[in-house]
Amino acid sequence: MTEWLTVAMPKGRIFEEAVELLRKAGYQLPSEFDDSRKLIIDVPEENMRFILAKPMDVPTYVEHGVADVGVAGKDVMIEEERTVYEVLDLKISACYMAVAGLPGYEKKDINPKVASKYPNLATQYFKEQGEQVEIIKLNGSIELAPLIGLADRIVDIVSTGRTLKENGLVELETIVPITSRLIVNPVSYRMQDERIDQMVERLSKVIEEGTE
Ligand SMILES: Nc1ncnc2c1ncn2[C@@H]1O[C@H](COP(=O)(O)OP(=O)(O)OP(=O)(O)O)[C@@H](O)[C@H]1O
Ligand SMILES: O=P(O)(O)OC[C@H]1O[C@H](OP(=O)(O)OP(=O)(O)O)[C@H](O)[C@@H]1O
Repeated sequence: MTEWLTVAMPKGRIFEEAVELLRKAGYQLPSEFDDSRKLIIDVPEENMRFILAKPMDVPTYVEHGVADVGVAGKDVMIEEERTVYEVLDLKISACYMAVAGLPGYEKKDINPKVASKYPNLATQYFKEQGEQVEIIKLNGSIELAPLIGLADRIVDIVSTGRTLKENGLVELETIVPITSRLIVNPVSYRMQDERIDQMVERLSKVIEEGTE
């Protein structure tokens, strides 16, 4: 009998696109995926169980082995630094990480402050740039910080650029492009290598077709 494969899916923005990709790859996902508050969805026809987690938590479930595979944004992978394999760029939910601030911003030497939902990523970036900054961790509405004087700059995701524009902020530096990735627990990869390789192959084919 084929073993069950547990997949950690990020709720929110990425979910719909990830479900669409899996369906195109031939996985028969029931209508519960389109309209449900369930956090665990079993698909016995595929011998698969899906768990629906907060995007930032997906690598944690995969690292601990309670999910064999998962879908996570590159932003989350950089921020969380979990011990998991990143096996495929799914090329969905594309956006990028940037530094932004008020127009005309000039670097301050004394006590520069940067607000972000991604303190590790931001710390890593400014270290690479050789700039010492104080990182202030926020959980959302990051664009508010420079407007209200909490920080001079922010490190945040930009997609359409609308949030920056509507709040009178400008992009100062681009840090890294972001897409969602398929990630795998190292032990699961040893135990279910054929199954996971097949999943990667099926998804790769759909991604290639989409970029042709
Ligand atoms: N404009 C965007 N803003 C934020 N994340 C985006 C955007 N576009 C794509 N993404 C991707 O979606 C993921 C975040 O999804 P979502 O916004 O649903 O979750 P979240 O912000 O972590 O959740 P919550 O707002 O409930 O805390 C990111 O990790 C990133 O990879
Ligand atoms: O370039 P845009 O298309 O405007 O998208 C970028 C915005 O979207 C995200 O915020 P989200 O909507 O997740 O709200 P949050 O501030 O509560 O995280 C992100 O943090 C930016 O604020």
